[in-house]
Amino acid sequence: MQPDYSNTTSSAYSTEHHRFGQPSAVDLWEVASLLGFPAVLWRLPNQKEKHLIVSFDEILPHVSVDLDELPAGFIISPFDNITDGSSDSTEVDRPARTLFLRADIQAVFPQDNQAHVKSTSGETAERFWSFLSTDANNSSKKKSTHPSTLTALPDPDAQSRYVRNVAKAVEAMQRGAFRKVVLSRTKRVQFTDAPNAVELFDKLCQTYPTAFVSAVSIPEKGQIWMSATPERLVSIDTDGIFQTTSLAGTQSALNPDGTPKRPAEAMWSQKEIEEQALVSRYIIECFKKIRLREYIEEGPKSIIAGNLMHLGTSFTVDTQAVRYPQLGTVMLRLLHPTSAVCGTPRDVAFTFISQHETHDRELYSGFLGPVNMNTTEGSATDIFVHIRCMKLEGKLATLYAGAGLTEDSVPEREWQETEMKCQTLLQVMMNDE
Ligand SMILES: C=C(O[C@H]1C=CC=C(C(=O)O)[C@@H]1O)C(=O)O
Repeated sequence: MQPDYSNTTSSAYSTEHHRFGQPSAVDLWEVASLLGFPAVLWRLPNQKEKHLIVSFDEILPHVSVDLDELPAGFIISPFDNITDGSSDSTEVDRPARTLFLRADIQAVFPQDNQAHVKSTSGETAERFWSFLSTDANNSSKKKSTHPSTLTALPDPDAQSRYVRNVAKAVEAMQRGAFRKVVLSRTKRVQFTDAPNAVELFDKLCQTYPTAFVSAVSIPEKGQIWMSATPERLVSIDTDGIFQTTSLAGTQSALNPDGTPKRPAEAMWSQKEIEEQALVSRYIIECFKKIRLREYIEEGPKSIIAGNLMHLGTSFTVDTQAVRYPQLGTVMLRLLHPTSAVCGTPRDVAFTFISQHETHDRELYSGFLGPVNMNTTEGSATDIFVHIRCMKLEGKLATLYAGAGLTEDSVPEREWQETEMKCQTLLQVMMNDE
């Protein structure tokens, strides 16, 4: 059952907070965290505007993703959230696992203009805004006074464990058990002081202008998840244009001499071409399941993702032209987890991952993004695959990275690939020191 959001219509918003002036993202984030409210900051690819939501649900509701039902907010789902895509399965078969941050406070920060802030009214909102008025003077000046240093926590067996698992996967694929699997690993680093999530978020936005950058604070778990992901899972724009992408195959975006590679000249091996084609094939199979043929496929082409380059294909559908308004919800349920984070066939790869990875992926390789956000042109949804991410728990950061394996994988090279993927966030955190 979906939680009741009847109190969250836009008419419930008040402008009362204007009494307290223009709050900054830092003010709103800090007050949310002091009061134990979940909050999220995000910036869409190739955009300047930053967005923030504070939810007054101290314990976040679990929802089954129905984009037609959910009010404006932000969803974040764990990897382990497989549905069969059919609408007749019950919640007992398919417990809702996606966390929903309702937009009780919603702020947009255009680059050079004043912030636009909306808030629901009521007792909790009143408490939030009065707290902000007393705390704002302090919190906005709360800047880290001395740089925090970063130390990698030793895990001497990590590489051999990973390489052994890759070798097992390759052996299973060579005897035909499955065609592709994505095996992941973690890397833990410790800060001397808990890092400032808003400062880190801003740095990620600057460093990765084409990524979807986010910071999600979940106080009930004591976690902040941060990411700069290049992979769009499902988006529906204000004109009803649906988009998804298949991303796979990885190489450094730099030449050995440190100069940037030209995407059009990047060379890809047969293994990488096949690895990415399997993701595209998976998406096309999802379209086939719903008998949808009217999609536009563009690619594959080389795509820069920060320090890395991938092969990417985009798929676009005009949901109005095909009269399929629920396409976003249907495809999201069918697509997750794609072959970019799980494998082919999906269920066999999922079982292999469950049996061989020794860490819980939690929210890594799930999906996240704003849903039904009202803009001047209409409502839009932008959901991304949660990769190039880390979990912050106070001073401890756990980075997650995976590599797509086929029967042609070389275990040591796959380890190196996960190291490069960890660098996406590490590089930015190290510059912070
Ligand atoms: C699973 C991850 O990346 C996926 C997306 C692009 C390229 C990938 C690869 O080359 O293996 C992965 O499929 C990750 O970054 O943890």
